[in-house]
Amino acid sequence: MLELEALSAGHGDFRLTADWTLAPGRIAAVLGPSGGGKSTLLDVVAGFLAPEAGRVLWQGRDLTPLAPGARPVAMLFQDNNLFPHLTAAENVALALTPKRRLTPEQRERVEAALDRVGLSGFGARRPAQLSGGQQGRVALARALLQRKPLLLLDEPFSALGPAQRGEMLDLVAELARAEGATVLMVTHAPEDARRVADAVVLVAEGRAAAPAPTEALFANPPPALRAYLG
Ligand SMILES: Nc1ncnc2c1ncn2[C@@H]1O[C@H](COP(=O)(O)OP(=O)(O)OP(=O)(O)O)[C@@H](O)[C@H]1O
Repeated sequence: MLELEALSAGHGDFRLTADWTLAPGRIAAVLGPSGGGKSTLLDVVAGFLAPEAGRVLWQGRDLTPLAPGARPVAMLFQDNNLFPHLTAAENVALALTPKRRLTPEQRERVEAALDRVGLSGFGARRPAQLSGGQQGRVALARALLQRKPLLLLDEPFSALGPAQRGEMLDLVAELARAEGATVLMVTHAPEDARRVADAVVLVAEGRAAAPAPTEALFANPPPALRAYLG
């Protein structure tokens, strides 16, 4: 279970509070107006931003004092953060080791990860030789290979067209469910939430609301969601 306990964090005058839990294995979309604090929320869970008050816990363990790399968290950003001079396979392998030379077992795991995101045979290509969607798949393979129970996505597919984005979301949901990963996914698109998310965390007016079941929330949107949907 992910637990945000009386959390308060922010930048300058901006404050975001959160006080809720998310059950393991759930996929939650993080939705709300621009500047509302969605990235701030993810940054606190990932450990890039320290809260001023409160704690972040995973399965009862306090993550708050831990550096990002020591947390059970994998993250996927919009620009994918692929290294342009490395091949797809080498980019994925960074999840396992900083060394360029892999053991046969590591090479096998990289191949398997590329296979799972539909990129078998693409391992030798550099990012520039891949489409945007394929680059997203490489980044996803790398995130999955980290085998962290919490997966944070900050608008990772917003540069893709609607069909490709839908495909990537389905792939994330399928793989996350297969791994039992718990997902927090920032998106601007309500249809993304309805497509794959069990729950929605509405972030507005300085508050990240508790995850609410997706369909029930859209069937009867609270004022903050109604304002956001327009
Ligand atoms: N590094 C920073 N320094 C100062 N203020 C910041 C910083 N990062 C974010 N902010 C401010 O914090 C608030 C929340 O920003 P945040 O990026 O979390 O919002 P968001 O909901 O992710 O927005 P968007 O949908 O536009 O990406 C905004 O008012 C923003 O200007």
